[in-house]
Amino acid sequence: MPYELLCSLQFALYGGCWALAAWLIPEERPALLHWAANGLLQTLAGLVAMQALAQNQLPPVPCLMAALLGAGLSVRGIDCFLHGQARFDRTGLLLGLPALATLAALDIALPAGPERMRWQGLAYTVGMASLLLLYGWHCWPALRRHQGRVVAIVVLAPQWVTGLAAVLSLWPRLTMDAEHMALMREGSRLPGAIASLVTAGVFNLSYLVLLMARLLGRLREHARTDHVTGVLNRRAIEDALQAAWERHRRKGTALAVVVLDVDHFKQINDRFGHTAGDAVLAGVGACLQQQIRPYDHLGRWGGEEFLLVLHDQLGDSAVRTCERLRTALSQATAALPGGPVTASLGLALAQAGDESAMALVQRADAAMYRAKGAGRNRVCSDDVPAVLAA
Ligand SMILES: Nc1nc2c(ncn2[C@@H]2O[C@H](COP(=O)(O)OP(=O)(O)OP(=O)(O)O)[C@@H](O)[C@H]2O)c(=O)[nH]1
Repeated sequence: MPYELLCSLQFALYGGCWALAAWLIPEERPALLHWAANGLLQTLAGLVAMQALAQNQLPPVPCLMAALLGAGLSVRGIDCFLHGQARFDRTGLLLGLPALATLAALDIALPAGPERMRWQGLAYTVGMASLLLLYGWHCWPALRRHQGRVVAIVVLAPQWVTGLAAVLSLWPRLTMDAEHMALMREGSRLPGAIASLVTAGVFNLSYLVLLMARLLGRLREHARTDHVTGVLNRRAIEDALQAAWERHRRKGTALAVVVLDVDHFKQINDRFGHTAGDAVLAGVGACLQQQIRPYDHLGRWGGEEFLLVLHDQLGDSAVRTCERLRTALSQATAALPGGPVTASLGLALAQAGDESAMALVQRADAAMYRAKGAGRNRVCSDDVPAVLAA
């Protein structure tokens, strides 16, 4: 079997898999379709190249153009992946179009023969190298920001290595004599075919890593998020609490826990319906999330009850935070059904006698019930009664 046929089959397989993935994962369709299109173009280019090489000819210009276009689409797929849509992207055009135009111009300007092959081969290699190196470099900052340094390196390293190899192949191509260029025997095509098989495999596997990293991240996010309020769910806030507790025990840092319960929530459900109740809970979650610092944690403890884990907060600053949350909540929910919504808050500060994180939560819960008993819409705490009284 000619080597080029093997390469084409491999590209067809990748293209088909990406097309199937585009159908199965609509959220990532723009990127996946780009990678599928690359597979298709490379397959066609490979098949045409195979025919030309069988007649001791170099691949014709449309074939080189298809391969270049495919490489451009493949990198542009990363851009779509990062931005969630296909957007106008000047960089790819600026890098790809000159190479395509040069290939076409050489076809017209030079007579068929070894010199034309040489210069077209050079234009193709320069185009491919710049697409892989510069376009890849263009994607680096966003890729690193979205997926982290390791995934960015895994995805872009194969492109840079291939681009660099293309640059290094420029000199031998420039100096190769006509006789050598015309010698396209089966044996001399094996290294090229192996390089193509390996690079295509590495490229496509690196895209698969990218896709898996995103899908896994999304799954992890779903597993940690309460879908009604958008804040951490019970399991995730328990984990955050435990981690904060261990840090407190190890380093002796201050730790405050707040149990916040929405007042008369049943009445909102009864008057406006369960869906409106859900919207109010979502509004409460969003408001609280906005009020806390990025390294504090907020989760839904159950029903209309939320738990907050506040790091490094001593008595008076924790009380100030609770008061700020209480005030912000009634302001932010003024326009919601049954608004303004108020809440009762129980605050507990980690102390030497506490045996576990749950003991802390129990004290905060008890304080919250005292706030309910005292008329609701207030903050209570056994740990800072003097500050609260003031
Ligand atoms: N819409 C909605 N309601 C919920 C959800 N989870 C719990 N609830 C409702 O929350 C209400 C809680 O009512 P209660 O425990 O009596 O508390 P309350 O009416 O807020 O009264 P106080 O806490 O004493 O101020 C119940 O009607 C639950 O059905 C939810 O996810 N969505």
